[in-house]
Parts: sequence; structure tokens; C-alpha cells
Amino acid sequence: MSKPSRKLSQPNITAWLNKKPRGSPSAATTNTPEPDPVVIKPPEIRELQGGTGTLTYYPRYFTKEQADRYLEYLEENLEWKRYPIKMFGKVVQQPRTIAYIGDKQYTYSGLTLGPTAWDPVVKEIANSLEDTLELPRDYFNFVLCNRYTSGAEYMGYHSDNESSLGERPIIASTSFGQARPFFFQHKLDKSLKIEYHLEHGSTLVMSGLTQKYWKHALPKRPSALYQTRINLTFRKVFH
Ligand SMILES: O=C(O)CCC(=O)C(=O)O
Ligand SMILES: [Fe+2]
Repeated sequence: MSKPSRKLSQPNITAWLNKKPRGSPSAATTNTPEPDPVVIKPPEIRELQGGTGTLTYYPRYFTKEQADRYLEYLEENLEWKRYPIKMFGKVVQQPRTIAYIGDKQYTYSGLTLGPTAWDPVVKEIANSLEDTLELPRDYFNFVLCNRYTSGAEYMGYHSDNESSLGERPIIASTSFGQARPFFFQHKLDKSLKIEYHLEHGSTLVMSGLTQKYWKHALPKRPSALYQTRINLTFRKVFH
């Protein structure tokens, strides 16, 4: 992957992005709202032990206002479903709901998804990420979307190391809604652990050999005061 540029290209503002948030007073009765003070924070780049991968975290890839609108849009417009998957040889229900979009078929944990038509807003986010990461237009051809409606919903330790993604996949993971911890553990030296707190509107890019040497997980959390979290992982499926 080329070096991430610090100047982010923000996605086109579509019609829905311009619409007023639900329940907000009309412009005639209010002053213009304060602009979001922090627009973009520079990425934090972490080279993992002994060349075992790279993690690049953009804590504020989207402004709070943009992220609020994306969260609402994705919740309403994607087709969220719970699928049975194979885990350690047993068929179980996924402990979260998922949706997907992509030009290709993608198979993981015994589940084959796609292809489907692109949602225009998800495409807009994909193109923004491609610009930021200096990747060719339409590089990302599959998006796996995960939705967690309570702290009891989670994703166990795994790596996205299907051969269809190639040996050094670039996976861009954008999060909306409830901030949650996200753990990495080295496969050979289990004492090596990394923790992120994935914020509303953030993007974490996993690249290099990350999937080969590290597992990652979104652990359960206590469910009190819980807001929905939606995560989109943008991938390139080669075959
Ligand atoms: O929800 C998350 O942040 C985890 C997503 C993930 O690891 C995946 O889709 O493979
Ligand atoms: Fe993953």
C-alpha cells in the first residue's frame, strides 16, 4: 500500500447527507448550527513486530455529523440478516446481523455471499477510501457489513485470510455508532496484544501481513446504555 495521504478526500455530499437530521428544528427557527470543530485527525500508523503487518487508524475519518447520517442511512437501507455459519465444524447462528455488497462472490466460515448491486452511498464511502489510500478507483469490490445491536453481539477471534483475498489484503474497516474495543492477538506469540477503541466515524486499515500473523476480535461488552454499531469492511476479492 502506498503511504496514506494526510489530506482526506471526503465523499460527495449526496441528497440524503444534506437532509436535516430527524427531529431537528427547521432553519427558520434556529441559528445555523456550530460547525464540527475537529474535522480530520491525522492517521496513526503502527508497523507490527518484525514486519508482521501494518495498522493505520484514522480516528476521525468522518465528521460526527457525517457519521450520524451514515449510521442512520445504513441502518435503514441495508438488508440486515442473521446467517448460520460454520464454526469449528458446527453450524451456529452468527452473534450479530450482517449485510453485504459486492461485484464478486465471497466465501468465509462456510457462507457464500454475493454478488449484489452496489448501494450508492456505500460506493461513495468506498471511493473516498480508495482516494485516501491512493488505490485505483473501484479497487474495493466487496463490502462485508456487520451490525451489533447490543453488547451481547460480537465477533470472535479470526483473521480474514481467505485465499481469495490474496496474501497481503488491504482491508479498510469503517465504524459508525457505539464505539467498541477491538483486539489483535499475534498467532505465534499470544502475549502480543493490541487494543483499539473504534470510534464513531473512524477507519482502521489492516494491510501487509496482518491477516497472516494476527487474529482480531470485537469482544462482548455489557449491554447497558448501548447504541447500535455498524461496521463496514471494504475488501478486494481476487477470485
Ligand atoms: O465489527 C468489526 O469491527 C469487525 C469486522 C471484522 O473483523 C470483519 O468483518 O471481518
Ligand atoms: Fe475481520
